[in-house]
Amino acid sequence: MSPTRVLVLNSGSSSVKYQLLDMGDGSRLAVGLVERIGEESGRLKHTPAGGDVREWTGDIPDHESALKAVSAELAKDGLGLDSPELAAIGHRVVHGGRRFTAPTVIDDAVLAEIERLIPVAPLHNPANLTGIRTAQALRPDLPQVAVFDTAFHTTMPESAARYAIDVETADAHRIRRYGFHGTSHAYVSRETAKLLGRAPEEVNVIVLHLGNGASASAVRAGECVDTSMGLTPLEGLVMGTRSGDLDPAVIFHLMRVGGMSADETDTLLNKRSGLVGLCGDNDMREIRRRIDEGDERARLAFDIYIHRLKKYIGAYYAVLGRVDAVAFTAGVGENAAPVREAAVAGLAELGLAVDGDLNAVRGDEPRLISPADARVAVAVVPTDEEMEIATQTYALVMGTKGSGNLT
Ligand SMILES: Nc1ncnc2c1ncn2[C@@H]1O[C@H](COP(=O)(O)OP(=O)(O)O)[C@@H](O)[C@H]1O
Ligand SMILES: CC(=O)OP(=O)(O)O
Ligand SMILES: [Mg+2]
Repeated sequence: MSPTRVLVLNSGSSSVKYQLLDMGDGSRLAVGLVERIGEESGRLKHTPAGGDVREWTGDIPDHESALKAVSAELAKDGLGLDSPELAAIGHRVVHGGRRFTAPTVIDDAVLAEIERLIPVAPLHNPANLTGIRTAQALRPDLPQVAVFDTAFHTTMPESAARYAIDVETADAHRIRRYGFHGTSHAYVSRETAKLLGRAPEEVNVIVLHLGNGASASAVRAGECVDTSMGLTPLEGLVMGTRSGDLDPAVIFHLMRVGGMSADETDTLLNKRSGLVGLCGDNDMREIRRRIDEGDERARLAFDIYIHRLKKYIGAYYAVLGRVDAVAFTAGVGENAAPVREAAVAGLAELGLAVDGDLNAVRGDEPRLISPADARVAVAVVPTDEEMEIATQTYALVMGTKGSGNLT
């Protein structure tokens, strides 16, 4: 029998999320997270199916050592990377530019292209590359598949994808809006249709992926028609550490008047802005706790976050013309009821409302939180980027889906 297991690696700037899945029956054999890579003390949390959670803290200087630690943890349960039951390793790759519109088996040319895109995904693509190279070194015989955050957004029309700048300059530097979190937007929009009991082709959905990075998308009949992130994952919503939208002249001002270099400005906007820049915290749990204690800075940070979110809901309502559902997902979207409530507050004229009791319910299943008679469904739809990456990876290596390889 051919192997059916897929290891999924989601390497972020300072973390690696991973899952080992059996695509034969869709079961999860192990899930885990390595955090604080490169910081003073790293942390690994590993949960084998049906077993106890194992946690340790220690020195994890880089992504290579993180992956080796993951491999050692899996081996303790007899699920090591040397297992003949492993069919492939699926990697989340954040920036795929315009060339990658589908999952792709990784070869040297694909690696070179991911590397070429580092300047437009400086927080993400380097970590993704290290993940791939380390996995290749551990299992050179296995197919390694890249699943791109940008792929789902390649259907955006030119009117949404182009910036209004000189066309020749834009084309010379491949400047356009690519969009990110596409695996999540694709999965969540499909799951939302399922929740409504309809086919994806029949529904228009606004997906709000609110994690540490955050983005919104407008999905018409299963296809992305607009999304809030752009050339890089910096545009759009207010995020944990990123500013999202601002007047581009802020950057010239910081450089000319503030004496900052391009790199310093980049770091300011990507790492010291958003919620952390506004109030010192990027975790929504902590911000809510501070608000409950009467903290004004936390309150203002929350209000700015919500104001931007509401603007995007309105914008994508207009883009779609008819909206069947608004779906909240990712860490904040799935867990922070006050964010969901505030984001749609005052939008009853648009048919949008949340029911307080339904909104307070916690759980892992997709669920409606709008009143029964609402014109537009508001839903919490947990994302599952890892399952989606595993599904696409397995389909590709089993030959049931064409590769989006370089053309
Ligand atoms: N119970 C909760 N209540 C409010 N916010 C939460 C909760 N759990 C997680 N979060 C938020 O989710 C964020 C992480 O979301 P996640 O989707 O895991 O992000 P990423 O994939 O970008 O690391 C945290 O920074 C925190 O703000
Ligand atoms: C693209 C992006 O912002 O990803 P993340 O939310 O994992 O940082
Ligand atoms: Mg995420």
